[in-house]
Amino acid sequence: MKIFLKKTLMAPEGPFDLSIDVEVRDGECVSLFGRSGCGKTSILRMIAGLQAPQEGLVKADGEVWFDSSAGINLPPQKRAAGFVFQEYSLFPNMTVEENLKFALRRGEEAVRVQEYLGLVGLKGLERRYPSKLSGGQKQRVALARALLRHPKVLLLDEPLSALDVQTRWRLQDEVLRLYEKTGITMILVSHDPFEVMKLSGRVFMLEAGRIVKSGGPQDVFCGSEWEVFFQSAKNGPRAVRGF
Ligand SMILES: Nc1ncnc2c1ncn2[C@@H]1O[C@H](COP(=O)(O)OP(=O)(O)OP(=O)(O)O)[C@@H](O)[C@H]1O
Repeated sequence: MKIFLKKTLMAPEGPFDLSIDVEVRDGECVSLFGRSGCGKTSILRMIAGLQAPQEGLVKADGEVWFDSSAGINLPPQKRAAGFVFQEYSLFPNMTVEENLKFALRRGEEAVRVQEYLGLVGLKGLERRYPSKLSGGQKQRVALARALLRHPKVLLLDEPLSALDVQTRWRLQDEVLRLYEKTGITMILVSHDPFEVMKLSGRVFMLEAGRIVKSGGPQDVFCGSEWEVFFQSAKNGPRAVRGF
């Protein structure tokens, strides 16, 4: 996947120029990591087509989603991207099953809903409304819904950050399992260095819209202000709790 984006972002302290140019390999999980306001969510939104860059090229599996030089800008529904946000974006007036069916394309079989419910461990909850689900269960539904559309890329924007630590750790394992099972390309935005280390093969560290460091988690975090977290994580969760 090719991602080249340029856009001036309007931060409260003044505008800054986001400019990134990266290649993400098929089946790779990469993370965007950086302080609040550095442009991580904007990047995901531009990939998904929810926001347009001033200049850029977004290409997935040979398909051009955005190309400023050729005047191409596919709408979000034409881009094979699955999106899971921090806040639960389920329809509150629909059951779990209805929320998933809504994601199916016309003519697709409802049986796939059961398959995906099984994939995220939610069988038996299909008739529940979102208000009767825990935060972790809601995010499982959101993940299933995103995967149902056969995305070429799964965009995860702080998907687990509203969850308690234990649920979060469990769901990180689930995401890892889904990732291994589906072989999908993932781009994760997370503030949590542990999550980044656990889930991603490559990290892009951002500052004010620019990639200042990239590589494996060890290369990126060692020697940075995040090294202490990296070392703690290597020592296991108990060491982390005591930190
Ligand atoms: N459409 C837009 N046009 C211009 N600037 C924008 C637009 N959308 C967001 N911004 C600004 O861009 C900056 C970066 O926002 P963004 O949400 O991408 O950062 P982030 O790194 O994801 O932050 P956080 O970690 O807090 O979610 C913010 O100052 C925001 O106000």
